[in-house]
Amino acid sequence: MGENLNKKCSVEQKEEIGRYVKANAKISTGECILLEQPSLILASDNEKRCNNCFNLAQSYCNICKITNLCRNCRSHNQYDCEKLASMKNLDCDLLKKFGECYGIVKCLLLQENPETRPYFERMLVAECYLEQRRGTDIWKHYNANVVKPLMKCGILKYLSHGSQVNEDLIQRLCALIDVNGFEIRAPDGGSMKGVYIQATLLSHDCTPNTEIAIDDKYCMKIYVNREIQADEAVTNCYTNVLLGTDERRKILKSTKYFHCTCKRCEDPTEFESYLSSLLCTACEKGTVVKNFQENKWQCQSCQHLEDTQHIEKIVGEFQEEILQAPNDIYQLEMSLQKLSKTLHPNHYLIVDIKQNIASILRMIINNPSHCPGRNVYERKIELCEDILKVLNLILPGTISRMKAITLYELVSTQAEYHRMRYKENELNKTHLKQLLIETEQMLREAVRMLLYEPKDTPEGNLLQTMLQELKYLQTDIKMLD
Ligand SMILES: C[S@@+](CC[C@H](N)C(=O)[O-])C[C@H]1O[C@@H](n2cnc3c(N)ncnc32)[C@H](O)[C@@H]1O
Repeated sequence: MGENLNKKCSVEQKEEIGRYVKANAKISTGECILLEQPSLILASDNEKRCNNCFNLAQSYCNICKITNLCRNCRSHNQYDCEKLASMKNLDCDLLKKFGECYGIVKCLLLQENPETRPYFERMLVAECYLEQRRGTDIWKHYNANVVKPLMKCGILKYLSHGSQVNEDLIQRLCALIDVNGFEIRAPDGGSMKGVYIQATLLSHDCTPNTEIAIDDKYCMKIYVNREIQADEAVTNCYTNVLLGTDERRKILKSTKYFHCTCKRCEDPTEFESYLSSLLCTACEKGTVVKNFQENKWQCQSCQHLEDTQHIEKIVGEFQEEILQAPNDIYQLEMSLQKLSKTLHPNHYLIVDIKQNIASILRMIINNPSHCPGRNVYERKIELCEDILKVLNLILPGTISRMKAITLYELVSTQAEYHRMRYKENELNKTHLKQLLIETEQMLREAVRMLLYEPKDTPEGNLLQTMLQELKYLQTDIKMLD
């Protein structure tokens, strides 16, 4: 097993967080921390995916009869296939009926195969909160859908460690995958789970100091998004950075079993982004932020206290409204207007709607048959600027994929918009040149933030597009001399 963690890092242990990765020397922006292939790739719950190409597949391997394999693929992992095919009295129908079992079968085969056993053993020592899960709904779910069918299907008698496989071990494996699995992109854009035994050691921070990229062969690259000092923890964000504190904490508690106390979570203003804040109903000027220690929502300006339950209720209702909202620009603009009467302009639900509108506007702009008017460009520029402002506040001083993509969306729209205004004689040559030079500088910044992405990823491809656009822009600017 290749130890490919950057030599400037080591794995340490702390009472509060368990094992984590620490920097032992200064690490520069862009430096790679880890390149790792997954030990396991699993379909997400209730999905069946080909075990070779990972596209959705209902058909099975002709040899072992229980592994999903699409009609275009001929084989999957040779060891797994031969071992499963040798199990003559296996109740394949039961295993097929309870599709979630297959992930655990793969884990057990990882243990069975002498070549991969060390991966299994390392996976087994990861944190998984078995005792907290015992007797809970998730425990009952796995008991019915994984433990019972696995014990009954007859697989255990064919495994050299089969006599040690019991309810606790199977529940442990399910929990290990839940707590330590990474969400990875399937070829069709859907999601799957990947187990990366070294990458999982990074502790969480809501303002992480690394970016994670996964290429089309599922190789994970973790690189540093700002300079890290010696003795700092090397961190990853286990949840969506664009959620508010309560939502991030809720997700971390329910999926990873800890209460996050990072700097961002402890700051009621979330680094002055006000990502979870509301407008004050009393003075109508101030911003209502949550005091997390006292679990109170209070206006920073007039000190008015808002009812916590009421706030949770309206935010919940807005959340539901967004989930149900059709992907229609008119409806989304209406929801935005409605939410803006109650929520801070940077509230994460507002940012979410703005992202949805911006992506519809992108499709309109990119489709020449739509002949978008200037107002479409102006609205998209405005939205991208708003989203970027929030990203810059919550991820200060870092190179970030999200920032790069938003900046690129902004500059590509701006460049078109300036050209349009020039054609309509609203700008003269000198003015257009000046604006394109500013756009070029912003595009360079977006390029700088994507430089460390591996080639075979959507972002790596986007970098190539951006470099092309940079060339066009530079040619345009020269022609304006
Ligand atoms: C993916 S694992 C990380 C490796 C783990 N520490 C271990 O020893 O196996 C996630 C678990 O690490 C701990 N952890 C990670 N980041 C943390 C943080 N910021 N605060 C508290 N616990 C954290 C939690 O127990 C969490 O469930």
